[in-house]
Amino acid sequence: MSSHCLELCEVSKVIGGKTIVEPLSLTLEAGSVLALCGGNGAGKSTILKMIVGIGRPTAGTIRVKGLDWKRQREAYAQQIGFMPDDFQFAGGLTAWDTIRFYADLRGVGEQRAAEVLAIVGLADDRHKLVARFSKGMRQRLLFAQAQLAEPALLVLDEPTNGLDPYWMESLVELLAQRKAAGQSVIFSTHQLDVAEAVADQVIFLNRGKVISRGSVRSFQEQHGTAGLAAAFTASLKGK
Ligand SMILES: Nc1ncnc2c1ncn2[C@@H]1O[C@H](COP(=O)(O)OP(=O)(O)OP(=O)(O)O)[C@@H](O)[C@H]1O
Repeated sequence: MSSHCLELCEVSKVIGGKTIVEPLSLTLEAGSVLALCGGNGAGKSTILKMIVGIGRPTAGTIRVKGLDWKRQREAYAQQIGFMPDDFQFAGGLTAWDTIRFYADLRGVGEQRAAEVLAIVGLADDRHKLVARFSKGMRQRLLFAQAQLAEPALLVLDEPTNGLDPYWMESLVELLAQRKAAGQSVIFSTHQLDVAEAVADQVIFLNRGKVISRGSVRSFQEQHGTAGLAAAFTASLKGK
């Protein structure tokens, strides 16, 4: 069995004759964090959806903890906590009913459900209808459900979208804790400061193609205090 938590080998996606993701290979070890960065339409969400099994690759293979989605679907899914972008919860449920629903799906008890709500600062809002939640509160609830079963791999699509500065900072801290606990994280973001604060490795994408990749440290060594923003701009200019 592979020692990698996540392994993509020459994974590509073509829709309607258009290449959305060019062949991409990557590995992610336990306790490491990878950020996918790039502009609108770069292919970040498409890659994350293929990893969680929502969209299938046109070619290539994906393994999570050595498991193959096609042959070991249930075991594969159990390894992953997913935070989709722009997800709509059922608005007629309270935060507590919502998190318990997801806890049941994951075979997790009420104690853990309460714990994850507290971690994302929603314990006092648990009896509020999710329909009355702000965008940032819904994001925090989404992050909470992704963590319920303490999966080996967290797949987060734009996790800081809509978060206020306090919760943005808190999410960075929470991700650092997850990493220290040995979970692996792959996330997409437009916010290069967040990627810089939390990721070990970064992949820059443009129109489905990797234009640059490397460790955050190596980008910082190359570009100094301008860090990832300078690296991204240089990559787009092909330098
Ligand atoms: N079902 C689909 N059918 C056709 N094209 C699609 C489909 N899903 C995505 N695309 C196209 O694939 C490309 C990549 O989209 P994707 O959502 O992966 O980008 P992204 O990097 O996540 O963008 P953003 O930062 O705006 O969220 C875009 O050009 C998009 O229009």
